[in-house]
Amino acid sequence: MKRISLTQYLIEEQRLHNTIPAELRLLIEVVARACKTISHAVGKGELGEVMGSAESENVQGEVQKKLDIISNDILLEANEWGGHLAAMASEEMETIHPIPNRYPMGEYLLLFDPLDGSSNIDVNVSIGTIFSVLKAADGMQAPTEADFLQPGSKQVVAGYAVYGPQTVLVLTTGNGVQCFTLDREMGSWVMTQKNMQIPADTKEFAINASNARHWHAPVKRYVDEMLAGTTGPRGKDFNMRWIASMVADVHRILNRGGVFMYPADAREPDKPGKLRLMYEANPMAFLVEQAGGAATDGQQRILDIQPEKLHQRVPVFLGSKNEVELVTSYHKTK
Ligand SMILES: O=P(O)(O)OC[C@H]1O[C@](O)(COP(=O)(O)O)[C@@H](O)[C@@H]1O
Ligand SMILES: [Mg+2]
Ligand SMILES: [Mg+2]
Repeated sequence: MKRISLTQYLIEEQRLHNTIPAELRLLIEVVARACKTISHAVGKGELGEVMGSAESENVQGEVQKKLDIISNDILLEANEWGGHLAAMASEEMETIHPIPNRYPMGEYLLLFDPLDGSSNIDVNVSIGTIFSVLKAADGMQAPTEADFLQPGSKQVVAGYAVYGPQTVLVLTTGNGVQCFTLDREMGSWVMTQKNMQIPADTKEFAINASNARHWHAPVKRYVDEMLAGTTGPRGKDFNMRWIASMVADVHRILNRGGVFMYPADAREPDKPGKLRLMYEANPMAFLVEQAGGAATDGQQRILDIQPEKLHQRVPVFLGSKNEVELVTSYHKTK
């Protein structure tokens, strides 16, 4: 199969769909180049002295790993020159990061989780980067946090990189989901999967089962029925996976189906789960829906949620459409 590069794909998409103007293509290529740099840093491991904790906390109250900060800096420096970006927001930064001295103001907003799956960094398990692009409001003056608070349905681009046995970049610009594999010799992103599709049914689920005693009734019912397998109402056996790297779990689901859950639970009643809406749930929901899957917070489409805060958390149920619809229906059954 003749393989094309990321750049060739983006230019072709613009020709066919007029959805990727040159400034957006440039932005995507800058982020993709930053992911290559992050992949290189991750790959050094102990040899690069990038492992372990940074002895600092982020706005989420989480202890930061050195690679969380290194990855965040790589994305900031790569995009600082501005191009057509008005501002950035990151899991690792409390406030937004306006691009200085920009006139005219850039027309895009970039959000990212610079390193997802941080608990796996020191044990050599796949981790990644998640990113999302929104359009800035026309005629926007100095960008504020409020400019970022758009529902996920407004995203123009979403993607993630997985730093695993291969380094892959998975991307949607609204016309399906494509996967690019990093050719380390040439340093280029080469398309290896086109129009990825999630099967509507599955036999595989992903949840952190150590929290089972804290789950609310709909999740408990849904998981118990799967654990009952052929002896229960589902009439089939299920398999379980939990990598504790959302990017790796979602990449598996995009490749072979499955349902991923990070629900709210009774541990902290006013904390709606662990994952963040703006730079984890929204980009993953855009990708999953573009691949024929579904993504809800248990009540509604994640992409329909009107954000109120930049770092707000949200329960996540995503993956094979029929399974997400079933577990969501259990949340509506009184
Ligand atoms: O450790 P837990 O509670 O199983 O949570 C794992 C989840 O937390 C995350 O690591 C959160 O992301 P960060 O690592 O970017 O904070 C997800 O990637 C993963 O799905
Ligand atoms: Mg994350
Ligand atoms: Mg992170």
